Amino acid sequence: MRYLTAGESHGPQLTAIVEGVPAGVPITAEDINSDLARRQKGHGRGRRMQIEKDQVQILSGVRHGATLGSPIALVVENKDWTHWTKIMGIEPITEEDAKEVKRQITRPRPGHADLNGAIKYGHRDMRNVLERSSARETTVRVAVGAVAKKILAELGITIVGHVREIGGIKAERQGYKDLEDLRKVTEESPVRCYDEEAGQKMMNAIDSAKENGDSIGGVVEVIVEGMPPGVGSYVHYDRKLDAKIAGAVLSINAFKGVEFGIGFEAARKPGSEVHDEIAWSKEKGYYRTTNRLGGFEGGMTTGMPIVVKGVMKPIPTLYKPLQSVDIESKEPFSASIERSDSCAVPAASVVAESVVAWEVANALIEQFGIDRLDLIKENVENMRKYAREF
Ligand SMILES: Cc1cc2nc3c(=O)[nH]c(=O)nc-3n(C[C@H](O)[C@H](O)[C@H](O)COP(=O)(O)O)c2cc1C
Ligand SMILES: C=C(O[C@@H]1CC(C(=O)O)=C[C@@H](OP(=O)(O)O)[C@H]1O)C(=O)O
Repeated sequence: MRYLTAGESHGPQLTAIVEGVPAGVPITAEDINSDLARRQKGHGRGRRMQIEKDQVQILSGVRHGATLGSPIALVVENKDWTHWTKIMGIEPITEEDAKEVKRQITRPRPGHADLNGAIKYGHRDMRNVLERSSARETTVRVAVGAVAKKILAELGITIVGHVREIGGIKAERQGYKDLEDLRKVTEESPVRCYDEEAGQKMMNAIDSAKENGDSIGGVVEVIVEGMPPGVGSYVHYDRKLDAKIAGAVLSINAFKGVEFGIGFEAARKPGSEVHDEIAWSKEKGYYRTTNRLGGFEGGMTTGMPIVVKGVMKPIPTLYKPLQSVDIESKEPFSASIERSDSCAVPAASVVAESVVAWEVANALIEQFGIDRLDLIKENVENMRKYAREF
């Protein structure tokens, strides 16, 4: 499967074309809309989220609630667009408007794509960069992920993204029974965190960062349960599933690090405290007595839950801006202030869930079939049975 997204943050709409989704996957706009709504929530979001009410239109590839096998076109409108028609320059403008509209953004924000993007494309107006580098694009990536999650659900695979840490405040691991419970509890939390006490502290930290004109980042975690073993590859570098997931997580705006299982801690421990011992039982087949490697050995799934964490840096746009240089005058200035989120880690945990769902679904389809969900289901079930008895 593959997909492409298009759309500017303040343009009329965001679009995704998704290709290679097998026929027979049940999907409705409501399935996608519930994930779009999850991405819009979260303590620390800015005013833009009060304007948008993200809803998908499925324009092709689906009939009567099931995929056809043909390309799926997904569209999400930007409600804010109506306030930006002149600035975005699609409509003709009056002479009177021209001065205001032509006002260029010439003060790059440290930490955003403004300066590098402007140099790359030769844009003197950095709006030409920020419109597309904005994480508004993650809206349609979540829509695409919702399609992938429908495939996973059909194959008996569950996935949940949630928040482990914000501004140095960590959620403890206890506090949920299983993934269903984790999903339920985190949906009710304004920071998508299962640890209520830590969640409250996270909210306070977000509020005080906002009051100080600052921003904070954090750590999100995605857990995938129900994968058969042996999905991915030890043969080809570009088919290693852990590497693909890592790349997908790092592709989310503001993500700077990824770890599986105990991750970087592995560098500080002996092998006997890192590798997971192998056991076998009639019901489970082969399993690991621990899951410190987070569900991967040799670029392939072990059958244990995939546990991947991603680090999100603080949002670059600060109401108390950092020093920068005006690209016209070359004089030092405080960077431009755009309306902004002060923390988007909760929203980003939904984006992470979506991009991981895509990579996992894609790997399953590559390995177990291409065109028809019913055949893929059969193949995955056979693999599970084979692996149990192997
Ligand atoms: C859900 C989400 C919301 C974001 N909101 C903002 C924002 O309001 N203001 C901002 O400056 N950056 C925001 N970012 C981060 C920037 O998009 C990101 O830092 C920028 O694209 C530069 O890319 P890089 O940080 O990966 O280098 C957000 C990121 C995500 C995932
Ligand atoms: C619009 C979204 O996030 C945006 C991501 C973003 C950025 O620079 O990444 C900047 C802000 O855009 P605006 O200036 O229009 O308020 C955020 O609101 C969204 O998540 O849907």
